[in-house]
Amino acid sequence: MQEETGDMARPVEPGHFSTCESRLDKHIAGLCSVDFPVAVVLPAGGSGERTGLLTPKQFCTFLNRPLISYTIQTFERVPWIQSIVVVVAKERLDLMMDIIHRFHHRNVLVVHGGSTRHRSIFNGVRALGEGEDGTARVKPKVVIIHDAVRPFVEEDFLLKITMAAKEQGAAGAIRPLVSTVIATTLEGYLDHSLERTKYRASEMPQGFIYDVIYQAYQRCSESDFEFGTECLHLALQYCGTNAKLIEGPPTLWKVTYKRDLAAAESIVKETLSQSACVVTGGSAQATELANALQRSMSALDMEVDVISDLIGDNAKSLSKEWNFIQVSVNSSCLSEVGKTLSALEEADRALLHPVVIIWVYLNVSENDLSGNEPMGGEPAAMMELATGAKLGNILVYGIQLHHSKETTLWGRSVERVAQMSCALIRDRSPALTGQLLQA
Ligand SMILES: Nc1ccn([C@@H]2O[C@H](COP(=O)(O)OP(=O)(O)OP(=O)(O)O)[C@@H](O)[C@H]2O)c(=O)n1
Ligand SMILES: O=C(CO)[C@H](O)[C@H](O)COP(=O)(O)O
Repeated sequence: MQEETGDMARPVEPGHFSTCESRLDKHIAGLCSVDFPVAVVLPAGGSGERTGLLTPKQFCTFLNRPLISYTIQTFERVPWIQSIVVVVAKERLDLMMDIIHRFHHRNVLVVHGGSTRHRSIFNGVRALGEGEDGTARVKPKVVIIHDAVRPFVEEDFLLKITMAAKEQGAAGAIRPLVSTVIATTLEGYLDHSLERTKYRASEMPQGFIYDVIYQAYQRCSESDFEFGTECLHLALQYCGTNAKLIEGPPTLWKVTYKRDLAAAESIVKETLSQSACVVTGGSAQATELANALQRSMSALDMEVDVISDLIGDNAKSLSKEWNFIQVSVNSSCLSEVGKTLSALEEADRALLHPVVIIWVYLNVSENDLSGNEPMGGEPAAMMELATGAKLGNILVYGIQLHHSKETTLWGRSVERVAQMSCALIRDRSPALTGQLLQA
């Protein structure tokens, strides 16, 4: 059973966030040296027993998106990868198609998995060369195999694996061993231990010349299909192809246990929390506060841009993976937050990741020295706006601060807003949306 999304024969369209500009830039920079067809097979047909969860780990969701979608997005962003095959268990086919449609993935071919990882991978590899009815497809020169549960892999590393696979016939990622490997006796005693520096952990991605991996699978035994764990080994044993091994970054690790899902979520949150755009509305006091926030947040490792609005040239900020801080002075300016919200919704910015908007309300009124003056109907309106926004994956928080003429007090308030903003952006807690916090 195969289900296609998009036209597999056509050159791949860029993924949701990859822009034509970045593809062009890479060609100009000479980085896109891949002038042969490359495809990827993502085995996702396992049940994830070791997580102890009912849902297979590739379908577990964090930040409102299943893990498999993050992995697909990673490959969609690579302009020289022409097609993506995802292999899933028969009973998960509808779920997979739903994910593909919901997150606008394109050029993905979904194939039924097998009872073991090797059987699933072979189904994916075979589907690249022939259709369900046996009709021939244009085979890629190189096929990358990558576990669907390893969401973080950079384009430059994929390029290294792909080029080495083209040269050598096979290539794979390795990492230093974390623990020493020992052999045990049947009775559970130490038999011998391996010299750790001589061995490496085999990770993914791996790349193969298509015919090498296809023939290796055609020639390998039932026992290989049933118990084997290493594609590179099949290429060596059945095609005499010695794989080139390349040390990869630690982020190539595989989600295996439940705690790995939390680790993956925190890596995604970290990457989403690098930058923020402060929108001032143009008033002098808002701009002064925005500039002070920029200084304080930069010291907290966040890149901050200050702009007056989101129109004209400034609208470019909407397409970046930024978070937004809307500064309002005195007057009831929730409508400004509403405008930012609408602009983000229109740009479909929250399709793949939750976006944060922080409304910073600066109260400068003289008669509010206590800092306790209620803000009329604002908290209720704010909660209502945030509740609606959350449905669209946009997280709206509020921070209120009071202006002080006393420099030290004012500095401390700004510092608190900066720290709270960074924390809200990094935590992305859905439970805190709609709250108007006091700085
Ligand atoms: N019959 C199988 C078994 C595994 N896989 C895929 O191979 C990758 C790596 O395998 P592993 O981490 O072992 O996944 P599971 O088999 O799902 O996990 P577990 O061993 O804990 O059950 C995963 O993306 C998994 O979905 C597959 O496509 N088909
Ligand atoms: O990285 C590997 C291969 O080369 C592993 O063998 C692969 O990820 C399979 O995982 P598991 O052992 O969990 O089935």
